[in-house]
Formats: sequence, structure tokens, C-alpha cells
Amino acid sequence: MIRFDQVSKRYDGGFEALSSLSFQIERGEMVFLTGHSGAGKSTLLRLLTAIEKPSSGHVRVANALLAKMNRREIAFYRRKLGVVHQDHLLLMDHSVYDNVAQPLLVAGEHPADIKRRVHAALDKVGLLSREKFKPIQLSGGEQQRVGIARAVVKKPDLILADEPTGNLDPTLSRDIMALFAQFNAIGTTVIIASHDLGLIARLNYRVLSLHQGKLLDTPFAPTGRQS
Ligand SMILES: Nc1ncnc2c1ncn2[C@@H]1O[C@H](COP(=O)(O)OP(=O)(O)OP(=O)(O)O)[C@@H](O)[C@H]1O
Repeated sequence: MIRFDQVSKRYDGGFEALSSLSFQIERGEMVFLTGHSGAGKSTLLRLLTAIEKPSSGHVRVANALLAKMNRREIAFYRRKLGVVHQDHLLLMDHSVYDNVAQPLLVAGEHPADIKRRVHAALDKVGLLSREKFKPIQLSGGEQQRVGIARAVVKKPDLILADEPTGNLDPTLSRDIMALFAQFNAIGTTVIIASHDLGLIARLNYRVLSLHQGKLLDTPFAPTGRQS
């Protein structure tokens, strides 16, 4: 589903954040992306959201070359992405319901569908009873779960999560990872950038490790879970 061929990313100013990355991720895989601070994890995710373009090499998703997409194609592509941000990026003056409904409103979905799908997403993350709350009234873990509900409400083909357990305690982190595993179990491809090596080691998924912008993993590892 995802293929990086000799991808490098050099930011303005000359710093090379990613160097000649080649790997692929199959449809339906769940993969962790690890590495020290500054290793390039967020840059890699930004290439996948098409916020950044590679300086050289090719990023393909479902055989489409992201760098060749026009604005309309990128907008269409992003509708199939669910992005979870470390700092949630919730609308603090809107209810939990409104936050989760936002991607469906933007996509012009029918109001009855929006209600049904927002409730289903909130139920999935265990926050149905909080739909009228404002994010500020929720704990950090609950806010993170609202961010996850917002990312999955449009049933994305691909979930990209940047440090989704960044500030959470170990129990909440495990719960959040279990949620991603549930989405993966129904066929969604999931990529999670995380520093939490202990947690990752306990889970049985492929790990791509970045070190100073280079991939330490086998470039073309077997598909699916590794034992
Ligand atoms: N917009 C930018 N302009 C210039 N340099 C950048 C930019 N964004 C990131 N970098 C640099 O690229 C390198 C990789 O950054 P990136 O955010 O991808 O790392 P990361 O692995 O996600 O780090 P962290 O775990 O701390 O979030 C860092 O050295 C960073 O300073």
C-alpha cells in the first residue's frame, strides 16, 4: 500500500531529515515507527500526509505518486487518511461531538449519517457519555481518544498517529494501542510513531527504526505481523 523508494527530505537551510529511505508497508499492516528525537519520524508522516514533498525519491500510496498529485487529488487522498496528532489539535470551544463530526461536515456528509457515525466512533473509544463536554473538561487520555475518534470517524484506509501516547500513563497508553489494534483488525493500515520502546516491545508488530534520518530496519521486511 505504501512504498518509499530512495526517499530523502532536505529542509530549507540544508538539513537532511531523511536519507535514502526504501521500504514498503502492505495494506492491512500495523507498523511502529521509532527513533530518537529528531530522527525524522514526523517528517516521514508529513510526507505521507503530503504536507511535505521529498527532495528526492518517490513516495507512493496505493500506487499513486503523492508528489504528482494536484490539489484536488491531494484533498481526495486526505479524505482516506485518519491523522492522530500528539497534541490532539482539538477545537477547545466546541463539544466533543462537534470535534468528531468535523471531518464529516467538511466532506459534506448527510446529517443523519454524521450523527450515526459520530456516535459509533465515540462509542468505540468509550466516550459516548461525554459527547456534550468540551475538551477542556476531559483528561489528557480522554482528549487523545477524542482525537482518535475524529481520525477514524470517516473510516480511513490509513491511520497515521504521531506519538499518540506521548503524555499518557502506561495503562492509558496500552488502551490507546489496543484501540489502534482493533482498527487494524478490521483491515485499516496503521502507522504509529512512538518513543515508547517498552510498550512497542510488548506488542507484536513490525518496527521501522529511524536513526538520524536513516532506516535501521530491513528495507523490505515480510508483510503482516512478525513473531
Ligand atoms: N520545517 C522544518 N524545517 C527545518 N528543519 C526541520 C523542519 N521540521 C523538522 N526539521 C528537522 O528535521 C529533523 C527531523 O525532525 P522530525 O520532527 O521529523 O523528528 P522526530 O523524529 O519526529 O522528532 P521528535 O520525536 O522529537 O518529534 C530534526 O532535526 C528537525 O529539527
